[in-house]
Amino acid sequence: MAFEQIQVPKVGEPIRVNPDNSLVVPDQPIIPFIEGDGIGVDITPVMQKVLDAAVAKAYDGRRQIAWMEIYAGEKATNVYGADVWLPDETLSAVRDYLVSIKGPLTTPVSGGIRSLNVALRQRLDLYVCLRPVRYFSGTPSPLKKPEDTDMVIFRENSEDIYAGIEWPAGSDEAERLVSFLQDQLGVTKIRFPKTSGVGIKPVSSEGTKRLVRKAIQYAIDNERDSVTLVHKGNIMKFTEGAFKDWGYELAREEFGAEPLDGGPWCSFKNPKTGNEIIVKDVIADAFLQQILLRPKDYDVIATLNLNGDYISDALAAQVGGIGMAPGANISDSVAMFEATHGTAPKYAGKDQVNPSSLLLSGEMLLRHLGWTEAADLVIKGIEGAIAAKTVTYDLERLLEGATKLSCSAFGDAVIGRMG
Ligand SMILES: NC(=O)C1=CN([C@@H]2O[C@H](COP(=O)(O)OP(=O)(O)OC[C@H]3O[C@@H](n4cnc5c(N)ncnc54)[C@H](OP(=O)(O)O)[C@@H]3O)[C@@H](O)[C@H]2O)C=CC1
Ligand SMILES: O=C(O)CCC(=O)C(=O)O
Ligand SMILES: [Mg+2]
Repeated sequence: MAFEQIQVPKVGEPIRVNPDNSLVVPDQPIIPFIEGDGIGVDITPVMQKVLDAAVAKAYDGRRQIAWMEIYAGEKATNVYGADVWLPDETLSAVRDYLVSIKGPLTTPVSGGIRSLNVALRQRLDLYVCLRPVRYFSGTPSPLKKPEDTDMVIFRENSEDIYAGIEWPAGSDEAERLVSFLQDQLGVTKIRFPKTSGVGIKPVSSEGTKRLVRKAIQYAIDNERDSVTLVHKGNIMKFTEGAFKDWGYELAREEFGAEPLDGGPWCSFKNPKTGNEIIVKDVIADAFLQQILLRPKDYDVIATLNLNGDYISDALAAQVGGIGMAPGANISDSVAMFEATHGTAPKYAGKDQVNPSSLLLSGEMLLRHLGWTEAADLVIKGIEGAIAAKTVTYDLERLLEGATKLSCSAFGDAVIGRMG
């Protein structure tokens, strides 16, 4: 593969994919990475160092990641020229090398460029945003029993109001759309038609079903008890309500789920274990209070794009904050791992923030490669560093008797605790 700016490592081979989407992982896989804006410069090198140490230790040097830097965000404008925020060859590299990891990318509020994070997900059709939320013993939390929060969020990643189909108030497009809605569709409910910005919320049966299918399959493969469809379908009936209906339909038609007490909740037996898996739904606002009061009621979560964004940060707060929240954007064959948090600009370049979100995203990457021994070492290292109360500022400020470490020193502490 010939690139303009991307340097392909001399050692290392691309990962390949079989027709059934399983991966063929060489001992030195080439893994593209985007450093990221803001705190990307702090957390990305720490993530690489920790993953390299885990892999070296787990496999006695027989395996090694061949890192390949690719560019997006501000760094891309330095490398490729002004206004090149997301080069085509970055998209090609993420697609062709199959497994990658990225730091956060800045999106200005109101005007300016649209989200590069969303663009990456949309252009590569990475339709699942997978965000596991689990508690590490000793992490400070506002909950009395934070260990009860153990959920895996499947957030639809390609549709919804989050797709960014919208026009500003006063624009020709907004005026034409409002006129069309009023004149052709008889809409009378736009309260201030002349001064409204307008956005569109597409939610499809295909988009919903492919997401819910992945969530249910995950519950089967990982022996989880339930899948909950989180929606605001009482108000947005044909988008969020349809998400719920299509989710149940899929559970019945593809997994043989049968109604419980007349429905709509339903259940089926896990074909691998024979245990029951319940498919249920809850309205989003009620869900947000119940995750604080009764987190044990929830396990795998399937939800729409915007709900999933809010729910991710809310659940992260229950187990220590977004410094501890990993994630991945996944299609059937491509996986791009990234932290749940953003660029935290006030900390950029200060070597202060918690790298755990990206470390745990890296841990997910290793597991995705089938390198479970190395992934386990990352977990062991993080558990050990937190248990020793050697943590970054975000945890230290809430943890009595803790020692505050810099971002890079925390990375070293994690490596030191791998055993
Ligand atoms: N996927 C992505 O790339 C994402 C990008 N973004 C973008 O990031 C930019 C900034 O967004 P913003 O709303 O400030 O949200 P951020 O997630 O960047 O930061 C909000 C706050 O969360 C805490 N925080 C974030 N990361 C860490 C960390 N690693 N360790 C410890 N604490 C952390 C900090 O809290 P405190 O101040 O209390 O210490 C920080 O001020 C925006 O442009 C946004 O669009 C946002 C989310 C995801
Ligand atoms: O793209 C962005 O700037 C924000 C994205 C975000 O908050 C998320 O995906 O969780
Ligand atoms: Mg978010």
